[in-house]
Amino acid sequence: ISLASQIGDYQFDNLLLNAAGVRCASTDELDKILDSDAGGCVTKSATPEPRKGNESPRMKATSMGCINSMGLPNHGLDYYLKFAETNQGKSGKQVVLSVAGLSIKQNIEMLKKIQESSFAGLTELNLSCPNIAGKSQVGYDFEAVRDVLTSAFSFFKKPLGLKLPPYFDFNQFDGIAEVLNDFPVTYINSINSIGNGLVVDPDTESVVIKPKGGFGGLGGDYVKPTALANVRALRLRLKPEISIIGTGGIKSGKDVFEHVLCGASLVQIGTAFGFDGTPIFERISKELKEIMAEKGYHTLADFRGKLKTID
Ligand SMILES: CC(C)(C)CCc1c(C(=O)O)[nH]c(=O)[nH]c1=O
Repeated sequence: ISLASQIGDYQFDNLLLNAAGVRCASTDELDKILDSDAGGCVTKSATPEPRKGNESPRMKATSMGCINSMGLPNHGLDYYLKFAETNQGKSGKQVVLSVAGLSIKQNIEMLKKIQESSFAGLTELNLSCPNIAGKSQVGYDFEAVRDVLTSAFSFFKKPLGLKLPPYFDFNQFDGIAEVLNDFPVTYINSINSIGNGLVVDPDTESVVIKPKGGFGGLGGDYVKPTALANVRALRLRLKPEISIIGTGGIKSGKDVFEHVLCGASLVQIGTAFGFDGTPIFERISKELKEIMAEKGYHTLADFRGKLKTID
């Protein structure tokens, strides 16, 4: 039974990756992921310069997942670019370089630097980045997405993936797919956290994180149905050349199986990886293989995208 999968020219011996942002801000953390059963690692989304991020408490775990408003704490693009150039492709592991500028201009600046670098792996552009003041994040402003991709693909010739926020309306699924199908995007990664949730502690009668009055992105059990819906809706709408990475609510082999059924080629694990650490990759690989064996599947292609509907 094989958990291998391919995105563009990149072979992953195992479809499991960490999600950007969780236990992946330092080279020590990234090395640990590469030394685990994961098929590769994803770096914390980088900004051009290092950032401290928001004040703590900025992440809170709950019985159903977690809420965060980290504010992009990271060591800056050069730090991750150096790691990625050094480690990409070593012992068959892929390093995905995640970038999240605080403006469209910063995103273009970082993609230019990556284009000129010796990095030969996958770049993941985080579209949850802020837009011009007063407008929604880029991922929710389809004309802004079109503008970013038009200027990016005018010079960026390396494979580019896009981390998308969750969509909740069929017009949004149609709208983003219409834009993406016009560009040579290597993959899309759905979903990022569900934005601006609010967790309240009734004992203290208070919010649980400090930034943004307690509002933050949700991950974990809270988001799995939305994640599966986005993977499925985009699989049905995007041209086959665009692969899909499924992210959101994965904590077992069963959850991975569901994401692949909906069309995912790879999956990323965030919240649950934050709870369990790198042993999760071995556990989930084993659980998924057991499910595949039970059902008589040998490869992920045997069931990828084959979700049934009720006639
Ligand atoms: C929300 C942004 C700060 C604009 C991007 C970084 C990010 C963060 C973060 O660093 O706060 N948290 C998430 O759950 N997803 C993200 O994409």
